[in-house]
Amino acid sequence: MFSLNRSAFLNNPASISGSFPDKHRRILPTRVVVAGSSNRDKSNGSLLMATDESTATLKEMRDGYAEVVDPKSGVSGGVQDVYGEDTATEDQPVTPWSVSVASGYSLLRDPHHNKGLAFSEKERNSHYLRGLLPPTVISQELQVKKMLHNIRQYQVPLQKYMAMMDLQERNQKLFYKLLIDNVEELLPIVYTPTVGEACQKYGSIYSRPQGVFISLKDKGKVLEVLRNWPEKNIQVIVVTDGERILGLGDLGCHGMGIPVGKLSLYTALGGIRPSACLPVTIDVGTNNEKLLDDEFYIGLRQKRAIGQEYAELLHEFMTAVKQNYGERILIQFEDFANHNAFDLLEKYGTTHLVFNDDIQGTASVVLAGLISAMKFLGGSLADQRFLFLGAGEAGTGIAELIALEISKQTNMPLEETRKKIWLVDSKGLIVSSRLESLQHFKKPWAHEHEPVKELVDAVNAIKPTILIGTSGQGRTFTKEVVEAMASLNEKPIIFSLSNPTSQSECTAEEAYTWSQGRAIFASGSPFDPFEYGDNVFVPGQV
Ligand SMILES: O=C([O-])CC(=O)C(=O)O
Ligand SMILES: [Mg+2]
Repeated sequence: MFSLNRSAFLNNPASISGSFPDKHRRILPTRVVVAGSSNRDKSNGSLLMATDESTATLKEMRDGYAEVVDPKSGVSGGVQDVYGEDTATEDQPVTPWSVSVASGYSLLRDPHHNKGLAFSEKERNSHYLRGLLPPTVISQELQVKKMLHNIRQYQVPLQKYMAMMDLQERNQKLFYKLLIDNVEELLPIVYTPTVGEACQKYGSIYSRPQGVFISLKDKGKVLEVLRNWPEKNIQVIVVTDGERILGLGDLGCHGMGIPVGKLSLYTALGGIRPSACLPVTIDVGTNNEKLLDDEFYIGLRQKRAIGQEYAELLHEFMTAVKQNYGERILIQFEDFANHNAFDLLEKYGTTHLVFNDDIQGTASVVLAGLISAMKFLGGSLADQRFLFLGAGEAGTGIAELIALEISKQTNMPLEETRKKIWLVDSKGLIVSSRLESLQHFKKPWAHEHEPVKELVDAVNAIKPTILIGTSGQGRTFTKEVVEAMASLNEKPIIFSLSNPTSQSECTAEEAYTWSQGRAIFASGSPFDPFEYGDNVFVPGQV
């Protein structure tokens, strides 16, 4: 089974751990055992296995990373694909090359390798599973059908969410197969809107850690904390401090649902291995009184640290991440409040591979949506007038990307293209007379105009062709506002981007009804298709 230098591993198992590039990595009491041979030793439950039926050969052991190639199919998981995740959705034998994978009972409890009833007869023999499973062997296809059937029985979305999380903890291959095959149905469960409710109730539904929690208590020890996470070859981190979870505000440590959900999308939609993804929540306290009084709250019970104390913990984290995972680690900032989001992006933008999803990720998707909408509208972005409700991360991030794109398309200077874009915040239209008191990220949008307080008045004054909601405030695109857009435009473009559904500026139904079916509508959280007159409108999710 081992084709390469097997005796070296067998004789000196510690060398496997010791050869990892990270010198500080703990030497686990790992033993190299060929499952199925008399050599088997269950004493520490931590085995490197090759199976009797495994046709894999260990082609390379470089820097401690194994590349597994199946000589029959030629399928390679590639360097570091220790769990065979690159072929996770294919029905193929388990080949658990790993530094610390157990067989038998422990294998059934390892979500990376567990296949449940889909373990074949041969696998049941070679992995010591006989008797631990009922006799029937079913296909992964049937498992998917069964899970989907079960999930559809639940009426309450949060129950569906919990069933999905439970599956992720139990059988990761099946979780991703189910999600990938049923994206439209299950994305609203593992991500917005249901993930919002999950975060609100995270303390009650919490069962097992799905990522790393770093709190003020860990100051000075962040590197050690990161090293407690079992995966070493992390490529992408999604990190939040929980202060602005979707449009729901400060959910403190309960924000963990967001990095977990976002990283499920990295795998299901982006093809990144689950083991290369690390969800992180940084807990510096919360200003949410309800949570501080909630007996089931899982975070620090204190007000949020700010200023130097906050900056120091974040800096220690950013430094430790590079130390532990190298220069090329991608860090996605997610759902930080405005005041930290812009500063962190600026501070670490040149030293780390970072982006802020709410400023930059959202902007790129919305720009794509607008470019698509131009096909219905005719003309180009430069012909449009834009009005935003909400001048935070998403609003100013999208506005800036639109201005850049128009500048690129027309060769007009950025200062000029910005003038096509107007933003309304909680105090009304952003205009030059407010310049002094504006936060720095709003200043580029303070154009010459008399003050306007209400959104509907701003619509009538600016006469936008495109209205974009990034306010985090539900039902703010009122009938009056949508009707004003519809009276100004043959095809008003209306994007209600705030999440979850409860915070959406208007519903799809409202946008279509109040514009007599003329609106080009898209939203941040999904809406069902809506029948109006003879047409069925299918709203896009941006
Ligand atoms: O990307 C998304 O789903 C939107 C998002 O980050 C948010 O609402 O905070
Ligand atoms: Mg976000």
